[in-house]
Amino acid sequence: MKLKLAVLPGDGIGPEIIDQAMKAVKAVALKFNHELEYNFGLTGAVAIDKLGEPYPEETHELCMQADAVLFGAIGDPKYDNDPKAKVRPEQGLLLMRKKLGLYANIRPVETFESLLHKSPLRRELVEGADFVAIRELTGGIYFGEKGRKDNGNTAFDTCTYTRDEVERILKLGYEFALKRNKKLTVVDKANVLESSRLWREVAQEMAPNYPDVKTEYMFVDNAAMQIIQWPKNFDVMVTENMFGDILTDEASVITGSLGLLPSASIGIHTSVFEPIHGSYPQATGKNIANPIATILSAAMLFEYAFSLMDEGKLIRDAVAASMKEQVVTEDIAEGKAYKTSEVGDWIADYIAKA
Ligand SMILES: NC(=O)c1ccc[n+]([C@@H]2O[C@H](COP(=O)([O-])OP(=O)(O)OC[C@H]3O[C@@H](n4cnc5c(N)ncnc54)[C@H](O)[C@@H]3O)[C@@H](O)[C@H]2O)c1
Ligand SMILES: CC(C)[C@H](C(=O)O)[C@@H](O)C(=O)O
Ligand SMILES: [Mg+2]
Repeated sequence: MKLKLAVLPGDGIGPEIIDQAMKAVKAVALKFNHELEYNFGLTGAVAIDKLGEPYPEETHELCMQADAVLFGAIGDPKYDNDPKAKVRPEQGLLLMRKKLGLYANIRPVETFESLLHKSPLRRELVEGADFVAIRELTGGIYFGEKGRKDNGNTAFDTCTYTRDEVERILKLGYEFALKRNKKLTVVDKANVLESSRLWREVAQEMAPNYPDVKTEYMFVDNAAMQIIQWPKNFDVMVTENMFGDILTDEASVITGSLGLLPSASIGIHTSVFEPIHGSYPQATGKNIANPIATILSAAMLFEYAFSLMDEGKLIRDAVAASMKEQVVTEDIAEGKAYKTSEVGDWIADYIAKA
């Protein structure tokens, strides 16, 4: 099969982790006789430096022409610490999401048997925890009207959702729940927010159409607590943009490291596969960042973009084996910590020899 990818490494550790994911992608493509074509594009702070904007038109064209996009991370402290900067790397990510129509961000939260002891939560709480958070990605407060008034002394961001946006993401949530353990938890703040009340209203209308799925409603503050207290309560969680952003970073703690959680951003024009973490600037160039979130994002790319399940599984097997053999980076190492590139080489080698 011909696989045409756009690869956007981005900033900070982005290029290092993308290198490792591409080693796995190439090894799998070779093993299964796929014809792989990939082109690199600029995004984030590097794109601002070179082209003056964080998601240049040529990068967008590259994504539009690709079957799938592999994305590293964007962000740079020089912008994080300058609230007055007009052009920011994050705008590139948001523009990409909007222009590619990436309305659903699928964030699976799975534990690894060999890493259970790395979770700050007790073993009996995390063992077997396995849920999928579905984050709405092109609406809500991220994209609502925002601005300043009163000579800049008052600022506002507006959370807006349309019925269509809510229906679209809930439908996806139900489809996931039907394929899994048939439980959908709709997370909102309907006791306070009008936008959340629309979410709950739409969910209540849709629920009878899915009689095999148990629909549960949970306020986001309670959900933040329950994710940590009893993660096994969740099967599929669906929520709006910002709640999903926050809850999934929190959920990564269950697994032992933020460097382990992959994601698929499902789009209208194409889909993007990306770790949930950021550019981890403190680790840039040190070859210490965990590449697993990005390598697992590559597994999701094979599965979601091409329905190549065996290819995805081989990557997952290689990742599980690296953990079992303790070939892991410092964030999850017990004894010896391996470098980012060593983990990537080990996983690619495992795939080649499988
Ligand atoms: N999708 C994205 O591109 C994305 C996501 C989140 C943050 N950001 C950007 O990244 C920059 C840094 O943000 P931040 O520090 O809040 O979040 P971050 O996710 O980059 O890092 C937070 C912490 O998580 C851990 N971590 C993250 N990735 C890791 C990895 N691969 N291996 C091991 N540990 C890892 C580290 O302890 C790190 O200090 C900011 O500019 C932010 O806007 C980008
Ligand atoms: C960098 C930022 C815009 C982004 C978000 O908030 O969506 C990030 O945190 C993520 O989770 O991909
Ligand atoms: Mg985030």
